[in-house]
Amino acid sequence: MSLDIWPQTATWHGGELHLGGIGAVELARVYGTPAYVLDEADFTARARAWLDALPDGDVHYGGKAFLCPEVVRWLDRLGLSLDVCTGGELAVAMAGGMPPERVVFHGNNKSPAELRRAVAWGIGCVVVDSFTEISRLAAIAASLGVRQRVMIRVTPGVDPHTHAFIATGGEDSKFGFSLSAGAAALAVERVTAEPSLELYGLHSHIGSQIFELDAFGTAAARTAEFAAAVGVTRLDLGGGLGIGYTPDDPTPPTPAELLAVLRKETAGLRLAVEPGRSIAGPSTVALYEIGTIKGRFVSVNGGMSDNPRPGMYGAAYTASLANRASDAPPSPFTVVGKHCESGDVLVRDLPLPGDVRPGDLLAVPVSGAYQRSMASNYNHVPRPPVVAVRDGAARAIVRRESEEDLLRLYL
Ligand SMILES: Cc1ncc(COP(=O)(O)O)c(C=O)c1O
Ligand SMILES: N[C@@H](CCCC[NH3+])C(=O)O
Repeated sequence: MSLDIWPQTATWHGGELHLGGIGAVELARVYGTPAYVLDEADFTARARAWLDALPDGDVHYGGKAFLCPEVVRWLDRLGLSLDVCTGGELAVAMAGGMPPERVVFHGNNKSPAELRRAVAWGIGCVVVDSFTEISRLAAIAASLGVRQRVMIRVTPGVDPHTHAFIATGGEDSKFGFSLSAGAAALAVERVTAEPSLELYGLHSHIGSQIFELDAFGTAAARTAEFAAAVGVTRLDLGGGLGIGYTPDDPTPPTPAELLAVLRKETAGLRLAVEPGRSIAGPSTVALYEIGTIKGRFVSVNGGMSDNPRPGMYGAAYTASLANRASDAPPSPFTVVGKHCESGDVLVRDLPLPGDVRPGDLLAVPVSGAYQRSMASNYNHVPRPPVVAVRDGAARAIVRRESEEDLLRLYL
């Protein structure tokens, strides 16, 4: 059976896609295209599935997947915590009113200014990632008269079989302290020697878009073994659960299935996890308008600036006509963007009705993670809005960028 990759509330009426009870034609008319349409019920259900899978632990949403103040408010209400990894993400957490004690700060090169802001705000935990950072953070916490909770990011030496660019748990990684080379043990010594730091737990994150539960299990077992050796009782085992992007992808494991594997290796320890993609990714559909058709090339009014993933990772997507039904026999098309690069391809070999024409709407599912958050202004293309839909109502939670927004930067 093929994988259902559309958000929970997606329905089709006479060939028109409806999300959250609103038709694609109406969404395009009101908000324009391209636009990311976020199914709030789908996002919320996926976040709840993680909370249900870990009732006695903490779920930190990985904000890098997609973050804005409204999403921060949803997370707060649902009872999730939040993982941020830059001063910018920290600023969004603050703007959304996240309680500071439920925010965890990651990153391999946090600046002194970022650390100071986080500690002064009362952030719950800083995940330290280098010896430089341990001393830097200790000095900052001491100067603010704070005893800062920290987790130590360890590198468990696991190959998660994902794209090399998004694997982080191997020995040759810029992230973390190696367990096998002894750096993690030294980091524990350094942290415990600092009176302004409290060793709160250990963190590991082996990468993203991972389907193999064994890789998560091995990383958890190695981290738990080290935790026992150094007397730590809390583990944050990161994010990384994979999702399907096309109907041909394998069915991903559920949060409950992943947690069963993690728990088996970590008896007696309090766990946290950091899902990003698996909550945000499937919740959102990118809506484009077709502008030109030339041979097999269907050009839409966005492209690599709103979805860099095909170009960066060779990611495969699918798309469907979203505004009408057609009986025309399908033929394979290549969906391309409007940017000045031949590599600006969104979907390859996509069967679309042979009568596809300019003005048609094209919907790309699974567009909620690492798309708006990695969108650029390449070719001075303003970034699309994010429109949340729920129970027949729609509202922009991120507005469309304008050319004035772009020009405002120039002196
Ligand atoms: C430390 C950390 N936590 C959580 C995540 C979220 O991962 P994902 O979106 O794959 O669930 C990432 C990104 O890979 C990460 O680097
Ligand atoms: N940007 C990557 C994921 C990065 C994970 C962040 N730690 C992707 O789109 O797949």
